[in-house]
Amino acid sequence: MKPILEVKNMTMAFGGLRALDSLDICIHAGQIAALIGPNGAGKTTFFNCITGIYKPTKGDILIFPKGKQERINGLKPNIVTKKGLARTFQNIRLFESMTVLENVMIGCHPITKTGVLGAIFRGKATKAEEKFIVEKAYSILEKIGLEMYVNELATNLPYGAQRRLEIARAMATNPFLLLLDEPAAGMNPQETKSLDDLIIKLRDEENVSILLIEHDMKLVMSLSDNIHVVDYGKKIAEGTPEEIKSNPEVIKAYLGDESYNA
Ligand SMILES: Nc1ncnc2c1ncn2[C@@H]1O[C@H](COP(=O)(O)OP(=O)(O)OP(=O)(O)O)[C@@H](O)[C@H]1O
Repeated sequence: MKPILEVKNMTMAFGGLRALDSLDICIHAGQIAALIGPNGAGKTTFFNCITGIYKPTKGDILIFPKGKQERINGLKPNIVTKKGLARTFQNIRLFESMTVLENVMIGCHPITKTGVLGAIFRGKATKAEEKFIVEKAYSILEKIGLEMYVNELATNLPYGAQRRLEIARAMATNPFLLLLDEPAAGMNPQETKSLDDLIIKLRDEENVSILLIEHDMKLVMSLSDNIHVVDYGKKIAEGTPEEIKSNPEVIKAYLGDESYNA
């Protein structure tokens, strides 16, 4: 299996608190992987470090575009996105007063070429690019099953559809790795089931690998090829759902508490 993201020995300290402590995590091409652990274990901090929001105190973040290793520590979030890592957030962050289509078109921004002058003078190249972006955004909405909302304001969408729209916007950046921070949070069982189907479809049809942070253990166990478990910023286990479910240390630190609902 080929690695697409390799994080080595990563530490993130906030003053005296080590939110991440010498963490090693490797994601392989075509994998659906999960990062789980109790509240405050460091999961979102991990996403913030690899997407350039935080600069890790220590460690290496490596990606492998076209098989060649590249270190992405310290790059700005927009550059990390351009390099193929896209994410969604724990709390929905949509442009509420824009339409569904516009939200996805904005996601296309990192892959556009025409600049400010192009936008002012609206030459041939700009118009062609605009057409391309509208078509691309629409086709993503179709794949994600949101095309019926295309001209609706994002704020008017049902909750589950808003969460899917965030995924659509992330997909507009052509990622090789999609990072989903609690995508099922607040969803009803029907919305969670269709999220499960969507994640598998994206992996199988869109050539994207997935890393998700999630507290819904039923979803995690049914979706994941590989699970990484963190506690107090340290990795305490890694393995298949079956291995993780029966790991005594994981049961003690996390699965034993009431949030476990698999
Ligand atoms: N910017 C920050 N400054 C100081 N401390 C922070 C900062 N961001 C996170 N922390 C701390 O780092 C630790 C890890 O937080 P993080 O949000 O990464 O946990 P988490 O595993 O994502 O939790 P949850 O499951 O509740 O979302 C917590 O103790 C948190 O308070």
